[in-house]
Amino acid sequence: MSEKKRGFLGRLFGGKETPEEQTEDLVEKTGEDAQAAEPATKDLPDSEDAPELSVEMEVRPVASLNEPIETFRIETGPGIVEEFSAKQTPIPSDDFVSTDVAPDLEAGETSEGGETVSEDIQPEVTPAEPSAALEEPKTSWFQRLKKGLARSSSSLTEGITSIFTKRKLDASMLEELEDILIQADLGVDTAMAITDRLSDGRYNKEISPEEVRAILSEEVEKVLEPVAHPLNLDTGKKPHVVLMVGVNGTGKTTTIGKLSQKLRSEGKQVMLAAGDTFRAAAVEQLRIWGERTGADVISRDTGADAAGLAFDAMKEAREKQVDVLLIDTAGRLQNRAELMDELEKVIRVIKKHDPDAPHSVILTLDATTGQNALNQVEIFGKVAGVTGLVMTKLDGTARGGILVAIAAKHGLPVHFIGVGEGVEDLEPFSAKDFASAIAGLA
Ligand SMILES: Nc1nc2c(ncn2[C@@H]2O[C@H](COP(=O)(O)OP(=O)(O)OP(=O)(O)O)[C@@H](O)[C@H]2O)c(=O)[nH]1
Repeated sequence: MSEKKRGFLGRLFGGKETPEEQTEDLVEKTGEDAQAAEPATKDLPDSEDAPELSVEMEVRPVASLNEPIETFRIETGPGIVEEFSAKQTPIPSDDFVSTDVAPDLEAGETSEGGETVSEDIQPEVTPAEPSAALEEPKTSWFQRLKKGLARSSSSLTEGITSIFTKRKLDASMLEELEDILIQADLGVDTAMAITDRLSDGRYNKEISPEEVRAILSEEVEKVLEPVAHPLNLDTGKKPHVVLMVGVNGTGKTTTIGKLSQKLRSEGKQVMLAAGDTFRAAAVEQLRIWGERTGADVISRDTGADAAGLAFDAMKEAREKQVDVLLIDTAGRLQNRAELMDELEKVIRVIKKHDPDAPHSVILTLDATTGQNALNQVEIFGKVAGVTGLVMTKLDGTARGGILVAIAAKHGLPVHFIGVGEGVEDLEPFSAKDFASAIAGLA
């Protein structure tokens, strides 16, 4: 066994060598770890492909008010950056606990003294006019996907090249490869399927890095193909209700904005419900996405009851016969029981209007959280009945392989993946494209 690359069993039983290796190991992070990993300041990527619409946020304490102001900047046009700010409601504990939770509502009731509180509801919507950049993307989706997955793919392909250059295949090489595949979060089963296939009839023969990458791509595609499902909207439902759930900062609001853009460009009437009533900036962020994409937005004051807002949004959307209602929710750690209870309540209240709703419950997963994403799928799946996944931030991590492990373990549909903050950086998920991109194939 080489000093640097030990096999999987070696890593399991041989202890940890470096702090870096410890974080890469197959140890589930706690929810708190996952939260800590989320930076307080969310900066724009330093990329030459600047997104058309980008949001930059920071939370600043204001000494005089002793109350944090959350500011965020949105690029509203070429070279035009506008700054918005919103006060945050003081937080009673270290986590969000709604203190203003209305009792479960009965059908026909409105949540706040019979009055529907909504903003920016337009009686009619006209199809959104996509910007020039949307009509003519600078690069194809596959090129953006490849660029986004570059970190994940280079950690794999560099490792493969270093093992398989001018050497005849032996057991130690397979062990080293298995190690690299597991470190890339592909999961033990997929790693073993790849090494098994490689070993088949090839011992003592030279095998090129290109051949290994082709096998990697084929095996990854096999795992992903069964989960690559588009988001099917039931056009018979007015509205088709999509509830967006997930851990803090995983990209729920941004994904709703990107989805709204897609649906509006198909001529659908869309309503957005700012159910993240905890974070003032999230409400403002959604309002801007609504304005930009030509979607109605229903919102409440910060700190209002999220279930009440969902109830009113359902009522409004049914009255207006909109095609799709996209409901945002506050980010919550999957191990916080009271927050998961609140999510259950939001769903119960939605069902008072339509027992089949929400018709889609989409969980956003931040690819950078690695193994913890597996746990998020499990818990949100149980509590909220997740029907599909969107994996975001595949551009910011070398751990994009986690999508393969999630597909192998949970088999939930993957509708979209996000490889950037721009509106054009979300596309329907294709198993073949993802597999080719992560294996570094052209
Ligand atoms: N690089 C990159 N950033 C993304 C992607 N999707 C979302 N983001 C960024 O991630 C940050 C958090 O996104 P939000 O949409 O606010 O996340 P959220 O889940 O609504 O957050 P909470 O309301 O706090 O739970 C923002 O800065 C987004 O621009 C992506 O695919 N790639």
